[in-house]
Amino acid sequence: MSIQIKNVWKEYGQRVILEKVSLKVEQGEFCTLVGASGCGKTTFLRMLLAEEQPTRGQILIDGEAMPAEPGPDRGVVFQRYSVFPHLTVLQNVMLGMEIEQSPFWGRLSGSAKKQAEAEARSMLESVGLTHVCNHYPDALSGGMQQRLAIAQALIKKPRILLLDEPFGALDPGIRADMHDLILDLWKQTGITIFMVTHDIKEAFHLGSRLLVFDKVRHDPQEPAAYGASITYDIPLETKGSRRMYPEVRKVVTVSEHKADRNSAMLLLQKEAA
Ligand SMILES: Nc1ncnc2c1ncn2[C@@H]1O[C@H](COP(=O)(O)OP(=O)(O)OP(=O)(O)O)[C@@H](O)[C@H]1O
Repeated sequence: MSIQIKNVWKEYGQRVILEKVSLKVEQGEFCTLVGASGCGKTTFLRMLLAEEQPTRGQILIDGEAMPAEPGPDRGVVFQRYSVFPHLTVLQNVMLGMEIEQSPFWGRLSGSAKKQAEAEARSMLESVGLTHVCNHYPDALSGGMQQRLAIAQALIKKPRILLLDEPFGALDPGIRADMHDLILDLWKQTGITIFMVTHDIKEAFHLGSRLLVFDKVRHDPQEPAAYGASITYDIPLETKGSRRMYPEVRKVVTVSEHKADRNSAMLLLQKEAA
C-alpha cells in the first residue's frame, strides 16, 4: 500500500498548523516523526487516520483518495491507551475482532468465537502477554499495557500502524524491550509504520526513514500565520546488524530561524556520527 501526500495543509480557523506537506511512502516503510512540541505531528497522524481532513491538498492510498472515515486498514496506539478496564487482556484483544465481525451485537458465538480466540491468543503470544491473558488491565505494568494496546491495534490486521509516542511514558529498560518487539512485529508483518517520538535516538534506532517537522517560514508578529512542513527526510538503512546513515536530504530551505535549525542539525549529525 503506497501513501501519497500531495501539498497538504491543515488550518484551524486562522491558525496554520501544517503547510505544503508532500511525501510518498511505500508499503513497509517505518517512518519516525520528530519536531518541536505543538508543530502538528499528531495532527498529521490524525489526518492519516482520517480523524481529521486536510484543509487543502490530498492524501492518496494506492492512488485512490483516502476514505473519509477511520477504517480497519489503519491501527493506532497512543502514549496512554485506554484499554477497557472491565475486560480481561484476552477479551480486550478479542473485542476488536468481535466488533468488526459482528458490529451490531459486538460478540461472536460458536466456531467464529473459537477462531477469534485462537487468533487473539496467538497475537498475545507474539507480544509476550500469554501469561497474563486472564488478568485485567489494572494488574498490568505500563509496558504490558502498551503491549496490549499494540496487540489490539494489530489484531485487525491494519496495513498502516500509527504510533503516537507509544513508549514515552515507559522506563528505559522497558522501552528497549518494546523497541525489540516493535521491530520484530514490523519485520514479520511488513506493515507500514508512522511513529511520533520526542526521543531522537529512538527515532534513529527504529525508523527506516526519519521525517523532521519544522516551520520554514516565521512571522514573529503572527506566530500562527505559517505552519510546519517536512524539512528533512532522512533515509535510514539497516544492513545486517549495522545501521547505515546516508547523507541527510534537505527537503526545503529552512529560513532565518537559525538557532533552532542549527541545534536540530547538530543533534541530527551527532546522532548520525
Ligand atoms: N481540534 C483542534 N482545534 C484547534 N486547534 C487544534 C486542534 N487540534 C490540534 N490543534 C492545535 O494544533 C497544534 C498542533 O497540535 P499537535 O498535537 O498536532 O502537535 P504535536 O506536534 O503533536 O505536539 P506534541 O509534540 O506536543 O504532542 C497545537 O497548537 C494544537 O493546539
